[in-house]
Amino acid sequence: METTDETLDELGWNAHFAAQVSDDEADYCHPVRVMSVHRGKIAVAGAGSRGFVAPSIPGAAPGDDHPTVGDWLLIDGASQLPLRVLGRMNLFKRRAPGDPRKEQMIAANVDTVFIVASCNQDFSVARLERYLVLAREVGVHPVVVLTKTDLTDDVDGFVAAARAIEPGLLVEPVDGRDPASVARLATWCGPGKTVAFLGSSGVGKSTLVNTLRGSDSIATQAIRAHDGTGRHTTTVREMHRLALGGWLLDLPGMRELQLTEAAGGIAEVFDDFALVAQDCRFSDCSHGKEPGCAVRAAIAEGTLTIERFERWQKLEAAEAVVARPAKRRSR
Ligand SMILES: Nc1nc2c(ncn2[C@@H]2O[C@H](COP(=O)(O)OP(=O)(O)OP(=O)(O)O)[C@@H](O)[C@H]2O)c(=O)[nH]1
Ligand SMILES: [Zn+2]
Repeated sequence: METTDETLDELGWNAHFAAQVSDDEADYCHPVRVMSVHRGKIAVAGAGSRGFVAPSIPGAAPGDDHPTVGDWLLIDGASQLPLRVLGRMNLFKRRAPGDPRKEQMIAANVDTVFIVASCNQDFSVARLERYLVLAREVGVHPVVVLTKTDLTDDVDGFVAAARAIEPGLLVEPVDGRDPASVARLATWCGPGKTVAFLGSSGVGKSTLVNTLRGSDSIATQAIRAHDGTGRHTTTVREMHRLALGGWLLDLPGMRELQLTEAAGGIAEVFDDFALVAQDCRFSDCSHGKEPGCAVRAAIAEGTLTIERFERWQKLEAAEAVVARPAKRRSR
């Protein structure tokens, strides 16, 4: 173990995790956060020290939680072995490429997910909604970041379109290349805060990340890692330090609808529809031609829009397809 001057708070420790450690355990264990996962070992950081521990929990049954990046582990002070993974605030996972029945853990314990879209022809409310459904399903706080504000005369129009998706949704317009502009995101990137980015290719995620990391860009870091060890270690995923003191977790391969089950997320993002649908005469109303359909009535009255209705129906239909095999398996 190498000594550091890091505190648990700076690493993201909070009441959610503290509540899971008994006084007795606190006597012989200490918590560490998983900074990266390598082949055969995991890098961890705790109060005042960093080092490596074994990648598996002794005695864990197959199917038990194994640690992923961002996790908090309890380490036995005497043996230095991990005892258990502390209950997570949230977990990003996806279907394994090549085997849709398997799930892969991507990252745990993210405080804020920045959903990135650009202020140009690529902007799509439907796509933002799908990322929001994912964020709600995972249970992580979303902030929509609209990049490339320098390329439009109508930033307010883009902001208004995004805000209209959900009451109270936070939307921050930025020029991702300009540190003064990206400073709008500072609140979520300070000491102890963990963030992640979602968004389609080319919207400016890497640009934002490099601005938030300051001089310590991911490209620079890759070069340094190479120099330091003389060879590349195979890192699966890691936590990157932000200039303001927070942490960035990569979400490789997370797509809009990489959902295992999204019903809860859809119901949250489309809660206006879910609420009105409770007044449909039939509980299994498809909101098509049935008599007494409250949703069609609300659309006719103009309280709900047909465009949003169609996007909702599309997501519900996609979710039904994804969720069906999973439900059959669990029987
Ligand atoms: N004008 C302008 N260009 C930007 C801004 N943000 C990013 N770009 C440019 O947009 C292009 C794509 O940006 P990236 O940061 O690579 O996008 P990304 O989301 O990381 O894309 P992937 O790596 O494919 O997922 C680059 O040419 C950036 O220089 C911005 O705020 N304003
Ligand atoms: Zn109906």
